[in-house]
Amino acid sequence: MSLYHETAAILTAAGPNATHGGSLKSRIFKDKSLKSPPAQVYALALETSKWSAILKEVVEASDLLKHERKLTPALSLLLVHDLLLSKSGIALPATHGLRVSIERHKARLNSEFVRARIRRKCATLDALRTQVEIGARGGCPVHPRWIRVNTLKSTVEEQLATTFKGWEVVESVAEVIQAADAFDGQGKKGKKVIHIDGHIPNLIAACPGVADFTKTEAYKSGKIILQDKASCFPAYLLDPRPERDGDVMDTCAAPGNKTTHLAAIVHSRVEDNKAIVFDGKTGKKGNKKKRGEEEQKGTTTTTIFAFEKDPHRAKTLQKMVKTAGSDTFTVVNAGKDFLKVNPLDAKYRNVGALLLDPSCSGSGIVGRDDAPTLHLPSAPSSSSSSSSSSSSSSSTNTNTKANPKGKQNNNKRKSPPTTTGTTETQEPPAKVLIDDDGVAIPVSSQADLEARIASLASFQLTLLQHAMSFPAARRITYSTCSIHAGENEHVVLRALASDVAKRRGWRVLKRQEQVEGMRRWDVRGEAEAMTLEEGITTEGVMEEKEKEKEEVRDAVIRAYYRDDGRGVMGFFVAGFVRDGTIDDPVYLLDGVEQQQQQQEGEEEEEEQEDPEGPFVRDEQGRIVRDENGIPTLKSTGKKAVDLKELEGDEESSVEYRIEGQEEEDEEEPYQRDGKGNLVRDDEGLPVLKEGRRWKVVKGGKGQKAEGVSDESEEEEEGSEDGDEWGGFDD
Ligand SMILES: C[S@@+](CC[C@H](N)C(=O)[O-])C[C@H]1O[C@@H](n2cnc3c(N)ncnc32)[C@H](O)[C@@H]1O
Repeated sequence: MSLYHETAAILTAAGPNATHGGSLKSRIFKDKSLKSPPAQVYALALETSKWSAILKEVVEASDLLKHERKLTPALSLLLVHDLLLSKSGIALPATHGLRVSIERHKARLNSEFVRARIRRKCATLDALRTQVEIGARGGCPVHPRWIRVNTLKSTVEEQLATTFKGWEVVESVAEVIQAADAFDGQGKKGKKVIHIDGHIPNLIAACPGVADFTKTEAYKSGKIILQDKASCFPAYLLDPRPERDGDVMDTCAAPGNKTTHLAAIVHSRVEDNKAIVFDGKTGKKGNKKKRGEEEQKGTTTTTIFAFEKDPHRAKTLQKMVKTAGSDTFTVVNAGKDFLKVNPLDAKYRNVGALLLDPSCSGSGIVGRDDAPTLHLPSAPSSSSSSSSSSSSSSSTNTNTKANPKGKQNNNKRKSPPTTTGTTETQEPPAKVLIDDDGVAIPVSSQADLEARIASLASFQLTLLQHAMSFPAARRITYSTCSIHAGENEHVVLRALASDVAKRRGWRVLKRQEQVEGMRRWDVRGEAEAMTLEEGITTEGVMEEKEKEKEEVRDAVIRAYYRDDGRGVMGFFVAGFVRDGTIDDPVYLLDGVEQQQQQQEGEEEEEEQEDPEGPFVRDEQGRIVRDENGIPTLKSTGKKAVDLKELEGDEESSVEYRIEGQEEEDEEEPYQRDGKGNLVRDDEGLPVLKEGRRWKVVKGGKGQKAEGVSDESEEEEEGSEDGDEWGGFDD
């Protein structure tokens, strides 16, 4: 099959992947049955779709399909496109039947094309090209190609002298955007212009479509990273500083844009004259060295812990971290669920800053729907000789998504209707919601969409609260590439109202406390999104507190995919801080110590992930206890508490008292042998003098066989079948 037949099949969804849906690009690149190079098929399909409204007029006015009965409408568009607009013409041998069938109408097709241009009031072909480009986007803005210079490996100066050699540096992003629609007189689109961003350090906006940066040496070696400006907000806002924040955690990290950004920022903050060598393999921090002595890149006092639940995506993360040169101080936890990370694990006791960028609806992402609507010429019916009426024409949207307004373009991701508090477009729901992990979720109604957002929001809030529970944490950023208030402002409000936030003193990072570039970014939270739905209590955090409400609104940062000259994707980020005086010193840090001891020689992961708890159970699921009520640990096969050690174990939460014994009693209650040693029973418990009995006053459900009464048995009865054993702290 020729390039033209294969492309026609894709465009009219008749190809082998017709039922797979997805964007034009993914349909083409995933179609393993294609014989032609996918890039060529994609370019032809995309360009023809852009021009299809004009080409349809040309084909219909020239009666091409009437004269060439073997041509289908889609084939005619593709061939006429290449005849009129491709520099090298139709990519078939001169004698090929398809080519001949078009070229014999060349003069007529050319003159109809000129007429179509004039009808559009375009003096030149370049003017028409510009109009087509703008029209193909349906008025949606051009998105610059954002490039972050990875300061672990390069500098802006070096990149200006190499990757961007010969490029003109302009004053604003708006100029970069304008340049995108300019043609050079030879059909070449765009101009070599860049702008150095004024908000995010080391970020460059380049005119899109002029160069393929993925082919450059700088990209391949990790000196530059293609990352939208808005996606740079979280790491920059978190502003991790080794001396203040210690270790850093990226909780949902793949593919690693923000992890590597964090690494670059951390590295740039390392004190000038000294650093601690970090061994990425062992996780150990070694000797302090003078910075001048240490040539190794990535030498820093800080460890970045990156978690990624999806093992496949984690591979991309690992690769990116390595290419970016941050693997020497980044520990990638591949396939690890952040929710299962124990905040009290000693490894994380120095984690002071966490970046949380969880999965979201992805409704702010630009360029997912990359195919403009295809306008097909009408096929001549057997009874009619001409079909030039545009009303009889058909138009095929190559997307799987709805295009209710019949816009010529679909280049922008369709914004699904917003939930409460958003101000984006109020279009009917898209048929498919592609989240930021690339997962397509069918959304057939407003209710479907709201349910999806609610479920995402609940997962996002759980993650955020988990991040808030890390003992040493003082700073968190929470971000999404969603435009929905339900995933953004509402999650922030709920998090602030949560127990963990209140208990630990978390609050928003106020605008005036933010890093300079974020302070100046003037797109902030949505006022109408600052109230939660009825029935959700904020426990006084927001209600009646207009000033606080405004402070939170002004603290959170938004970005929109709009024609406003900013050239960014839809995004949201909020920072949280706490001063650290509340709650952690005793309760949490003690917990860290306990955890540390308990972990010695144990398979920590197994224990954490066992939903049945740490103790051996019988077939009915009941915890198996010995005659003293003491369960056996699965991990060691030993008793959870050794009674023999109880006497000297002041830390035990089980307290035994001697009935009738007052604290001020001076008389020794235990029996001693002739040498003055305590007399013990078979289980090692001291034997009491006659008339004395043991009793359990706190914890434990143990019944000492002899001499120990168990007054607490009745009240603890219910714990027998519970997940938690009520006896000792575990
Ligand atoms: C929005 S993407 C992160 C993008 C990334 N921060 C970046 O800038 O390159 C969300 C990622 O979180 C991962 N994820 C979702 N839930 C997770 C969890 N509970 N623990 C760890 N990773 C999770 C997803 O697999 C996905 O790769």
